[in-house]
Amino acid sequence: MDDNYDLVVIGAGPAGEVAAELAAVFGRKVLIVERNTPGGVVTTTGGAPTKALREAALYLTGYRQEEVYGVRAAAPLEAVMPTLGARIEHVRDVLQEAVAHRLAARGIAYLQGTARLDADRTVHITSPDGLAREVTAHAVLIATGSRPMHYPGIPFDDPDVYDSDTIYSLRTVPKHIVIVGGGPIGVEFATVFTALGIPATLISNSDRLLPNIDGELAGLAADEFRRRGVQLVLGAGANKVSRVDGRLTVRLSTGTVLAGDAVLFAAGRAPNTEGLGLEPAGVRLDARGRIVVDRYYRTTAPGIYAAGDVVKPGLASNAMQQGRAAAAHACGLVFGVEIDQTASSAVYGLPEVAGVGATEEQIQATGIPYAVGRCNLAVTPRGAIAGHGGLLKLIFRADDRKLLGVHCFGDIASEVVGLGHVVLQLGGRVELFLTLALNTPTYSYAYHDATVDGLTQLTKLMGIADSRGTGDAAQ
Ligand SMILES: Cc1cc2nc3c(=O)[nH]c(=O)nc-3n(C[C@H](O)[C@H](O)[C@H](O)COP(=O)(O)OP(=O)(O)OC[C@H]3O[C@@H](n4cnc5c(N)ncnc54)[C@H](O)[C@@H]3O)c2cc1C
Ligand SMILES: NC(=O)c1ccc[n+]([C@@H]2O[C@H](COP(=O)([O-])OP(=O)(O)OC[C@H]3O[C@@H](n4cnc5c(N)ncnc54)[C@H](O)[C@@H]3O)[C@@H](O)[C@H]2O)c1
Repeated sequence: MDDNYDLVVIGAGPAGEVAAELAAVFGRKVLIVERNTPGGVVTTTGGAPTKALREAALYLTGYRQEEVYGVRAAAPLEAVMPTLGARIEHVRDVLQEAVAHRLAARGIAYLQGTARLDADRTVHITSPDGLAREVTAHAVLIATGSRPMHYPGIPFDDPDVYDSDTIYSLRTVPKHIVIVGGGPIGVEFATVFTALGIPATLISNSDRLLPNIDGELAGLAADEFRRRGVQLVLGAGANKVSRVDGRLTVRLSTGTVLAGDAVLFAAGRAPNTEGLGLEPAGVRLDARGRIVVDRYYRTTAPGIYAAGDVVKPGLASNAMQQGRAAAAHACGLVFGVEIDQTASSAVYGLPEVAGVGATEEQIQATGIPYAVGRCNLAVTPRGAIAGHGGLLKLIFRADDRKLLGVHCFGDIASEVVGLGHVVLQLGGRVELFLTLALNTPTYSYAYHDATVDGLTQLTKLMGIADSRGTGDAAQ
């Protein structure tokens, strides 16, 4: 292997993989260094294993079948657990092999090892067997991701205190699990444990679940999770976890003490910057320990870029956009620098909550006149067939009906918002949905009904009483 590259990428997660791919597609000589397995957190402990667990739990326990069909074909939990584990392993293997295959197919050199920077963009790599080597590069991308945040007072060395990395090694089926953190990780695990029949208490120091999601949907989600058996404790921080008489206790800021057999701490993530030699290399961190970058994902050191969770822990989708933008700039490509600025996210609770664009609270804060169209998914043909409800909410500007935000709560909300995402990106108006002959029965058909409702709300907002425009204000 020649030791000089156009681009050396540290970390083969979503940000690193797509950056390497883009550079290779444009003929650049690329090396990717990964200390663990190709695919990053998405394949090890993140999106894919959590959603594989969720999918398998739904299938094997027949969760929510009873309310629709009156029967629930469920296997006992002890029998289900090994199958869940095997399924997660299988999904991991498939995805890690797929990433390794894509990298190899594009001619990207791959080295397993831990990388560290030196001055003049030299990268030191220590392989698992202790061998060291050095490579140089025209540009280096740091895409080392993040890890669960650990706090003082939380004994992560206790075998029954878990974070989102270690939860897969759960020793026994707990009689009751306490989950700290009302963000996506806490919500996803709390609803999956509940589906598995394991009582779960979810604690958040915020007054609402999922602070980044539209407030109306977050409220609906909280109500639904409670109805399905998740114990929610909001507005209370977990300060201390201890073992008392063999059981774990969680002390809350309100003074309440909760007991459980297992605790999952899911209260944010910290960027992986340690041991990278960032300071001597001239790469500056902010007060929260995240790498400082400009709009091209350049760090403060010439020729060194950073992208993904190491810049700000977030979503795989955003990490990939940033990785591409960084690689495009590093390779001198004039396109591809622009990244999707439309905030989009999905939380795979049971059911899912997803949104793209502005939330209603964000729009209210701007003072822009707006209208909202809603559709109850339960009365759409697809919802009636499934026996499941939910909400599609379209928010648009009153003056020109330009779409501002799309939010959904329901079975496949993460997929449903995709259509709205495209219209938002194109700057479309809400009535565009009426021009589409959307398939039915689909949940997406709800865009029609939500649009009609939204236009009806708009006429009320404008004081137009009926279709002839003879509203009170006009008289
Ligand atoms: C439980 C959970 C569920 C999630 N679910 C979703 C979801 O449903 N949808 C979504 O969009 N996002 C989800 N995320 C977030 C998503 O996983 C991250 O945003 C994404 O993985 C970030 O990608 P990345 O490439 O920046 O970093 P990572 O995926 O963390 O990859 C970084 C890689 O760098 C390697 N590395 C670190 N240091 C070094 C070093 N010194 N030398 C060599 N290699 C190194 C690591 O081993 C790792 O493989 C979830 C996260 C978690 C924890
Ligand atoms: N479906 C998805 O896209 C998905 C799924 C899982 C994780 N992720 C990503 O992974 C990252 C980490 O997720 P997360 O849920 O751990 O973090 P988060 O920062 O999104 O949420 C953590 C929550 O925990 C609360 N909290 C913090 N400390 C607490 C304490 N001591 N007691 C009680 N509550 C406390 C916070 O108020 C916050 O609401 C995020 O960037 C997230 O976007 C995404």
